[in-house]
Amino acid sequence: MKYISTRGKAPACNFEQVLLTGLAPDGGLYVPESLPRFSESEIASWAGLPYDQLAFRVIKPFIDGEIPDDVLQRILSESYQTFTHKAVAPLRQLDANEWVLELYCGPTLAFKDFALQLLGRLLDYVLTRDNKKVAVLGATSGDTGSAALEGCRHCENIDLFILHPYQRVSEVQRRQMTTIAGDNVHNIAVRGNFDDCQRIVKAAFGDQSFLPSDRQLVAVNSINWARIMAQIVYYFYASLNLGGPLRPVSFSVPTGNFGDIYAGYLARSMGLPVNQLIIATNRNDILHRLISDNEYSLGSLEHTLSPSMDIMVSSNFERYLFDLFDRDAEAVTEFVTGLGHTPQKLKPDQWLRARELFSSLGVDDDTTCKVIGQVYADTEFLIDPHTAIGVHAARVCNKDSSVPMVTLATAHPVKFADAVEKAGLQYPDLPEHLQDLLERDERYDVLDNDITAVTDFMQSRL
Ligand SMILES: Cc1ncc(COP(=O)(O)O)c(C=O)c1O
Ligand SMILES: N[C@@H](CCOP(=O)(O)O)C(=O)O
Repeated sequence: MKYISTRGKAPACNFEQVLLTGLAPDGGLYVPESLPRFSESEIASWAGLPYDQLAFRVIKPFIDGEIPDDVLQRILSESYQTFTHKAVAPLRQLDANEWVLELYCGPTLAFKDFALQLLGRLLDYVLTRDNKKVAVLGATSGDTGSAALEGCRHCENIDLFILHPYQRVSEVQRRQMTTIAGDNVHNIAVRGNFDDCQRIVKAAFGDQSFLPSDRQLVAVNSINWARIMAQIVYYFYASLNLGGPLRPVSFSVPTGNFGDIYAGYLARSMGLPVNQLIIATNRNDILHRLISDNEYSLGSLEHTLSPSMDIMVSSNFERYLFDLFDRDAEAVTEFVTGLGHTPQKLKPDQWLRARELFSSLGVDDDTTCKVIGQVYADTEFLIDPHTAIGVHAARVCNKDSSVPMVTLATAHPVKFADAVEKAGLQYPDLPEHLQDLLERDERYDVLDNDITAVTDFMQSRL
């Protein structure tokens, strides 16, 4: 399997090369040159498989023999053993044909654990085998950071640098990162927002001259292909548990960096019958504005009750545009780089194709809290604000109530006290392994919103 850049000016890579990087050298994102496709009968034969074994079948073609099958199987089994629910990704029914897929049973209580438990182990395997050291650099709006630290911190060959926007993540999210001990763990609060953190990360990938000569940067954000690859699996899992592939399923996906819904788009492209894919955003609704009005323009990034989705520049949208523009890398580059200066528009046929595939909705904080309250009143099930946005969008955008509608429940409500309390509900207890989280010592540095401040800091710690 070869991976190529969406900007068309970087050499093609194999799996291990994309695993050990982030952005391509031309600033683009890596995508498979061609996608594996599974037949209906092959997908049907996977019904009833445990999560890790299903993951093996979905992921194997992307790794293409570069990691021996028995090693991959062991790594997958260990990755999903860390989850507290035996089903790994249990489905919960909200109404007649309405479901949520609980993706927060991993160690850090958000869907990021699905990919980062795996990514950490894959990196550990490759780096130990090759006796190589790397610096992991990631930006987080709250959840990727702790999942990356939890997934990678045991690897002696990795130094971890995680940027979060200062005072813009919830207290539980911040403490999940800043209370992790270890000389290889470096938390940086940037005086800016998530887009600033992500911009700094991308700039650092573009010029790695600040690193010691024996080091390279590796991404833990969804710009790293391995993140997306792991997230494809739970679309197959949900579908197989709801009668797929013999009947289609629809998904509503709380969306920020467009990684999760892009994984759903790929599952569909690989042969999974998916009816609707709904982009559910908060007030930072650039993607909703594009789908509904063909207006792709930056606004000011707002702080909302769903802070993990306070994102304006959605990295992975570029991967989808690459397909939408029939893999015309120049057109992608022009569209994506143009966004910084002027609003962009899709051509009418492109916009139509995007709207045929995606529905969308932007949801404000008041509605988010109302939905948390409503779902709790109807089912005694407490959902987090990101999931609430997904549930609301699922209800508003559903085009066919005979098709099962699954909202991805992307995080545990215990991470978001503000939203739970504003919804008028009792804040749940922290799970056992985080019981003393609020008493643990924190360790982080606050830096200016400036690339050099961050790269100088990294240089001083490596
Ligand atoms: C809880 C939660 N929900 C939804 C999202 C959005 O996912 P994506 O960035 O893949 O669109 C995020 C952040 O990525 C998140 O942390
Ligand atoms: N919501 C994320 C933001 C980063 O997204 P990623 O999927 O690209 O890592 C977070 O919580 O950190």
